[in-house]
Amino acid sequence: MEKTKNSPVFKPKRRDKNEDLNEDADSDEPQIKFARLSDDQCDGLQLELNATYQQKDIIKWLQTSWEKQADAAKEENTGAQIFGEPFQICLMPDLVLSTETTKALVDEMVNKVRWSRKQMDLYEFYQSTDLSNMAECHLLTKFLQLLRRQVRPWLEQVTNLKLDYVSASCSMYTCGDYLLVHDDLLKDRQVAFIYYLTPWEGAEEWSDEQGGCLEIFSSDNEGFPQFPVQRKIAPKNNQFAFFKVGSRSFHQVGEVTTFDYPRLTINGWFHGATNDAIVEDSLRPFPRLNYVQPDVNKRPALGMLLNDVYLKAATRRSIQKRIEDNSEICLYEFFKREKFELARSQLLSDETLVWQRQGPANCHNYEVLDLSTASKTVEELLQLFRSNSMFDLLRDFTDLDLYGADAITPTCSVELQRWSHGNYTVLGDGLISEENTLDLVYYLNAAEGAAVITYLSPEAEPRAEQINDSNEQMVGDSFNGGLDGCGDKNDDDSDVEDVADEVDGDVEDIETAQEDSVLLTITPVDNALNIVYRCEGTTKFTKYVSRNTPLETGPVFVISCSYRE
Ligand SMILES: O=C(O)CCC(=O)C(=O)O
Ligand SMILES: [Fe+2]
Repeated sequence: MEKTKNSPVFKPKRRDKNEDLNEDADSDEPQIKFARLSDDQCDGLQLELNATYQQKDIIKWLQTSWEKQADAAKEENTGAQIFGEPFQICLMPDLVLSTETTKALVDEMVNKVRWSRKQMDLYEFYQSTDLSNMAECHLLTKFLQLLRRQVRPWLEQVTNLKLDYVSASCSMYTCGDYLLVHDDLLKDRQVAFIYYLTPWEGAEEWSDEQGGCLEIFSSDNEGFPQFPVQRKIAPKNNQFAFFKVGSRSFHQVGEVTTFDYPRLTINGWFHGATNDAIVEDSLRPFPRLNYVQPDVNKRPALGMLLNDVYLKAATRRSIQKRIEDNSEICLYEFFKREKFELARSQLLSDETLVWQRQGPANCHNYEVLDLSTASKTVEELLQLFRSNSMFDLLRDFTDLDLYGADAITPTCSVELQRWSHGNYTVLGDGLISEENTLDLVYYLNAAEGAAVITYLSPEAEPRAEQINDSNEQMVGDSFNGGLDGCGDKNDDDSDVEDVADEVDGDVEDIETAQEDSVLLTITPVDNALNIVYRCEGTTKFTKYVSRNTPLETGPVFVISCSYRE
């Protein structure tokens, strides 16, 4: 991760226990100048809901506008805004009166909070444990009290919902971090909230270039979120946002694109009645791949396309052995070089090829070629993957009944994908195999870190449990033990001093449960054919392509095929 000169904070990293904390003092590396407040100073700070929000007429206005679900309404005294579409959202600027408090909260987050890296198909960011589990963070604990004692009853009045309790944690998104489309719908969550902390001079309200907006999606008739984003809410210091959780409350955190500041929030949910009924109702199966029979009319000559080595019987035997033992293989230089080069240059320059963005937004976001527009070498390669010749070759490679007398109903799906910044697939987007499947993945114009595919074992914890439930699960968890000894560093530190050039809060390892379930990661290599035999229940996703991934030679193309006996 690159750092820029002005970055006050950048990605926290593990610090070796013996590392000299002042090592970088003389370097030109960025320094964050947050006064470290003592516990006494924190104890003196008041954390009260801005009194204007407590005025009867303001509450009345908010109640009425919330209930009306009007398209957009603004309250002039406070600047509060309410949107009814695509679901009910309210923005409250200046939640607390003193901006000093927001600086002190950030100070505590930077210096005391122990961060855990959250990394999965749907997100990459840092998260703290639940605020109720952070006695050493006095101000954050006070913030939790504010949520419990003042905000919860106030929200009940405004929304007319019964809210029983609140769960909250801190989140930090550094450059390249994101949280993809989800609805927050889980168990008894009624209202989601986010409190934004960006108390940096000149960057109190973020612009589009800095990224990190809360992005709101509308949904189609079937209840799937659809592109483009309907509304963007930029991080703004001391602003509190809340929305009603429902089966269509689709939102995401856009990738943070600034190296200068982290995106810091306190966020969570107010809980009440259980959502069981709407959860049931909102279970829509993700779109599935379309399988077709082999094209018996075409029998392209493999000798014209493939690298000669893959036509030899001895090579085929060793490929079969390797797949039998390992369930996967990567065949480098699969096509003849000149075929590969022709296909790549056509993909990069042929304007007659028509690309279509594939949604829904909560499943995937990449472009696929409209196969009817394929021509020349691109068409030749695509035809090959659907042809009897390919089914025949794959039978030789794998001993699967894909061809010949024992093949009953062999089928395949073939897709040519185009991958650029911001593209992704998430788990469960119709890619959980219902039966054993042979996947082929072939890259053109490959770039490091773009269109990387991860396979996960059937035992992997369901994604929803990992993501949506993370805060609740972490309450009382022992994972907050911190890195040996490092966690005590700030506790007795009452001096006001400059903070070192990185976040001092501890960073936990990436949760190992996620890592353990990874079966295979496919690294993009030009003209390499990856073959993966996956069992029923195995699932996969193609990782979000962050804007930090260099795509200097243009987008990455992937021919992605699946075959079944
Ligand atoms: O930080 C935000 O703006 C939204 C966060 C969010 O959607 C979540 O944590 O579920
Ligand atoms: Fe959310």
